[in-house]
Amino acid sequence: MVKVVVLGAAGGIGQPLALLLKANPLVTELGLYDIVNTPGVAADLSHIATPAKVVGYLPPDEGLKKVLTGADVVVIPAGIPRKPGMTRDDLFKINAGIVRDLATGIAITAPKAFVLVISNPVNSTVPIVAEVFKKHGVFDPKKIFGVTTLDVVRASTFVSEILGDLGKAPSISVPVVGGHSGVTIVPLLSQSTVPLPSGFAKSDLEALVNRIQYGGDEVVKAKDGAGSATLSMAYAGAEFAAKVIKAIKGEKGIVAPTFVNLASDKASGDALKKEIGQDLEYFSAPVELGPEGVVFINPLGKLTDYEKTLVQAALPELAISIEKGVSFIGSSKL
Ligand SMILES: NC(=O)C1=CN([C@@H]2O[C@H](COP(=O)(O)OP(=O)(O)OC[C@H]3O[C@@H](n4cnc5c(N)ncnc54)[C@H](O)[C@@H]3O)[C@@H](O)[C@H]2O)C=CC1
Ligand SMILES: O=C([O-])CC(=O)C(=O)O
Repeated sequence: MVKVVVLGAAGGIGQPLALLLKANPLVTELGLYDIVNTPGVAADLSHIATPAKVVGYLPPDEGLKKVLTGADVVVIPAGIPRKPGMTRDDLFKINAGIVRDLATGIAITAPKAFVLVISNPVNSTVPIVAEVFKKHGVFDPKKIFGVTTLDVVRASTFVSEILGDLGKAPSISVPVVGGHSGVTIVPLLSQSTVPLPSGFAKSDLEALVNRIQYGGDEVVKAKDGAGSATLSMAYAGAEFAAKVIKAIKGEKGIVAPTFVNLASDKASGDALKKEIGQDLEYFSAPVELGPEGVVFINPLGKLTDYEKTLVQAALPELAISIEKGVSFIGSSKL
């Protein structure tokens, strides 16, 4: 039995994500919560002939408490998206409070659930969830995750485009490490499972890295004021959630990219801090998952000189964004 809850389930990401989770045969209950429209979304999805029982709640009558009761996995895509000209950090003002309040509900009602944070800015919202859990005395660093899967999905797609064969996209895997915003997104293309063409020019490599780092902006620009990536994010979020669910059910060898607290596995977290040369509290990397959460954080491994400069360039912004999330809760009355 696996109950998955989506907070922000009526939104641009929430609805297609809920659809993909309803289609996952391992999900036995799907709880939907938003400040609007969840009864309708739940009624619609509930007609699909898959195992998950679907329930939808709104804030009145303790909807958050009801939806979270018995949750194994909670996915959070609640919050506002970017418009052209905005950075993800510009969303902090509104989304930090939304994520804090939802995290408070999880800490009270489902403190042992795996929490998958999609709401931006991820580099700050993940520390916000962790700090709320600490204040409630229920913090387990192994179970709080920033969803960075979309960066990895984009890297696979863009590499396959360069190879002129989209059919290869599903088999291409590129580790993307660091965080989820601009320069903090660091693709390690030298470790792609399918290499780039031999003689790939440095300028082309830089353009590819830039496209992966700013893939979100590409969609924000194309949507022209109507929001940011929703469908590709739902796909990526469902892929990450599916791995988490398999790990919970005891499948071995599940590895997924995600932004985690480096105390979640002390030995591998400390080794990663050594590799990057900084005592950061959070970083994204491919992480091995088990029934209790993080088992092992993979090392960055062998990097090119260019990749080393990209990692170093990510660190200052990451440190600032993490601290911003931590101090927001430090100063919040919960
Ligand atoms: N991690 C990632 O890779 C990505 C993250 N995002 C982020 O995901 C978030 C959501 O994006 P969209 O779905 O496009 O936005 P949206 O505006 O379409 O949907 C957000 C939903 O959250 C709901 N909401 C607002 N406050 C709430 C609360 N207190 N409790 C429950 N629900 C609440 C809204 O009613 C709305 O239905 C944004 O912050 C966006 O930046 C978007 C794409 C990729
Ligand atoms: O760009 C945005 O604001 C949404 C996002 O995180 C992404 O698409 O990677």
